[in-house]
Parts: sequence; structure tokens; C-alpha cells
Amino acid sequence: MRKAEIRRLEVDEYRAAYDVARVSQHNPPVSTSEWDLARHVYEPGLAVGAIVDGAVVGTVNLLPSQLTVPGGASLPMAASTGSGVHTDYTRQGLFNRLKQAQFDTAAEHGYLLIGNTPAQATLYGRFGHGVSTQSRALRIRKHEARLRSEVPAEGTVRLIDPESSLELLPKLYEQLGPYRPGVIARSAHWWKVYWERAMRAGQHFRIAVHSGAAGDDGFAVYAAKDNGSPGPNVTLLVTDFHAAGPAATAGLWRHLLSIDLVDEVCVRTRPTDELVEAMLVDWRGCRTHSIDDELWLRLLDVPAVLAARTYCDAKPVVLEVVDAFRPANSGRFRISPEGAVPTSETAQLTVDVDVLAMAYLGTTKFSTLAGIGRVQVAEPAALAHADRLFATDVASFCGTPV
Ligand SMILES: CC(=O)SCCNC(=O)CCNC(=O)[C@H](O)C(C)(C)COP(=O)(O)OP(=O)(O)OC[C@H]1O[C@@H](n2cnc3c(N)ncnc32)[C@H](O)[C@@H]1OP(=O)(O)O
Repeated sequence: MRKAEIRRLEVDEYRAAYDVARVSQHNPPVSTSEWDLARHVYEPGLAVGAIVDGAVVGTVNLLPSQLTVPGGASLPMAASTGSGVHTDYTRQGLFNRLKQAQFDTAAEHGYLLIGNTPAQATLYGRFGHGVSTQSRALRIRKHEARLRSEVPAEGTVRLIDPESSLELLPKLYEQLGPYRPGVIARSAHWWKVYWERAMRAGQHFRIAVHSGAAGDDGFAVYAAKDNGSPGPNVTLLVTDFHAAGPAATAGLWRHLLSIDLVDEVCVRTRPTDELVEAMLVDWRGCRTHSIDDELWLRLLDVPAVLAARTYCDAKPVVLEVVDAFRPANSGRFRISPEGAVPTSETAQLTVDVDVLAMAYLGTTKFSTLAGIGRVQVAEPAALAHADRLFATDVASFCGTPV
């Protein structure tokens, strides 16, 4: 078997790399018209390829972003996208080598973390990625979904046309800011690749924008799906829903639940602590379809990432982090309400770097992870302290596919 060279890709190799990733996920090669927008997923120096005889046979890529962490800081994060290896080259260690090169590339460009929403849940743990946010998929039966009278009815909702959304949505999303831990920045390129491309593909999206006293403060994107029932009624599938505050959230729900000729409203990703059930006269009108893994994080610089978030009031804990894939990233830290600093004290708790990713945004407790054997516990009392230190006021939520 010919030995592959692993290296950064040149601009004229991006399209071939994009096709490797697409074909590995059973999609046809990109058309020329689609490529015009899809090419924006590539930024100079961030794509890596496995090359055999001058051809790309495997690839990984990064899209610049930022991650909101507890306390409100935004950290430089690169979103991992466009990964794949040609079927005739799989299981020869290429992806292993590509991931090493991807992590080096991200670190050299100053990214502290990599985030992704992977196609396979069994693949990424070995490379140190862990589930850092979870989201809830909901199904609401429209005829049972009368809102309680106490639900805020302040602002207004207007529909905007897809063309105006190209300018308005990116501005509005940015304006919403770091409103929850887990929210990530969407670059101009993200909007081209993920929004403009879907829109230009002819899908009939409707876009509702909520305005409160201070202006636009939330939006929901939805499309009607034939649900096979007799008659004109459809299912509304909400694919993108962001609102910074309770009034905007309530206003957008009010709009979605008021649309005629609808049997049910399905929303793919909402924060796990949003209690839509309690907004309804009939609690059971809203059902959880699933709780899903959402953003997976790979902490590339553990000291910097731990130092960047705030911690709640609790006794300090000495935490050891083991990174088998990037050993220089391992270390021991004293974590207290004042922050996280390296220490040589004896570790009370020890975790792998993917386990730290699960706890980092407050999504999963150390005590839960210890119960399933993912934390080495030298001092049991430290588990409750770690749970409190890493807790967040609101559930982390991303709501952006990458
Ligand atoms: C958005 C995304 O998530 S893209 C990533 C998922 N992409 C796809 O699934 C597309 C189709 N598949 C592929 O392109 C390739 O098979 C990949 C990317 C999944 C793996 O690439 P390969 O070059 O075959 O992986 P490689 O040989 O380096 O194996 C790396 C490690 O992952 C393991 N592995 C490989 N594929 C899988 C898998 N599907 N599930 C679980 N583990 C896997 C290997 O056993 C190996 O483990 P080890 O280091 O402990 O021995």
C-alpha cells in the first residue's frame, strides 16, 4: 500500500477534499453551482489532507468560530468540518494521522478548542472530544397547545423574506451575543455555507423575527413538511431558533403555535432547561422527542480553557487531566471560585480530557461521571465540591450545527 503524505492543503485542492468528505458520507460530488458557496468552508491554512500520488484520499478541515463559556467569555474555537477518508483507504490509520495534524494546525492558529457535531458518536472519544452540550427535540400537538394566559405577550413577530435574511439574520444572531454557555459564533462563511446554500437549494423556509422594546431579539426558521395525513394540514419543522430572553422566546413560541393548518410543531434543538410544557394549558401537549448530544468539544489547551471560565462558590478541588492523544496537554489544576491554576498538589479527582469536556460547560456532573467509572476518585468529598464549582445558572446550549 502506498504511504500517504499528511499536509496542509493548497487552494486548488479544496474541491477535491470537499468531495472526499461528501462521498465518504454517501453524497454525490459537489456541483459547480453549489461549490460557489460551499468553497467558503475553506480558509487558508486550516484544511489538512492525506495525499497519495498527488490525489486527496482523506481530509479534515476547520472553520473559525468562538465559544461562550460560563462567565460569558468567548474563546477562540475552530469548528471541525469536512472530515472523511476514501473507502479504499480506511482502517489504515489515516484519520489518526489527520487528527494529529488538525490539532497541531488549530493550536498553531491560536484556537484553544475544537468543536464539532459528529456524524458518528463512536469515533471521537479516542481523540479526546467529549459531549459538552445537549439539546432537546420537541413535538407539540397543535390542537392541544393553547398557551396559558400568564405567558408574556410583549413584543411583535414579523416574517422576513429569505433574501433579506441574508443580511438580517447574521446581524441579529451576533446581536444576541453570548446569551448562554455553549453558544458559538457564526462567521460570515458559516452563514454562506450553512444558510445561504440551503436557501438557494430551493427549500421554502419561513423566517420569523421577534422584536421587543429594544429591537429585534430572536428568530425562528421553519419549513412545512407533508405528514401524510389527509387534508391540507402539515407538520412545521423548526430548524433554527435563538432568542436571548424569556419575552422573545415566548413571543416566538406564540407565533409558531398560532399558525393555521398545522397538526404539530417539531423543533430539533432547544435548551434542555426550557420548560415549554409549563407554558401550555395542557402540560402533555408538548412531548420530548429526544435529548441529544449536540456540541462535542476537544480541549486543546487545558490550562487556558480552565482559566477562562468562572466557577461557583465551593471548596477548592485538585483535578488531574490526562490527555493520552496529546500528552503535553495533561496537567494538574487547583480549581476554586477564584479560578483554575496549575498545581503540584496531590490530585483528588482524575479525568481523561474528553471527560473534562463533558463537565466543562456544566452539562454533566463529576459525580454522575464518577458513577459510571469515568472519574478516578482519590477523595470522595471532592466530587460534590467539583459539581458545585462547575455548575451553571442556565443549561449550556449550542443550537448551531457545524
Ligand atoms: C462530521 C463527521 O463526523 S465526519 C467523521 C465521520 N465520517 C464518516 O463516518 C465518513 C465515513 N468514514 C470515514 O470517512 C472513515 O472511515 C473515518 C473518518 C470514520 C475513519 O477513518 P480511518 O482512516 O479509517 O480511521 P483510522 O484507520 O485512522 O482509525 C482511527 C481510529 O478510529 C477507529 N475507527 C475508525 N473508524 C471508526 C468508526 N466508524 N467507529 C469507531 N471507531 C472507528 C479505528 O479503529 C482507529 O482506532 P485505534 O486508533 O484505537 O486503532
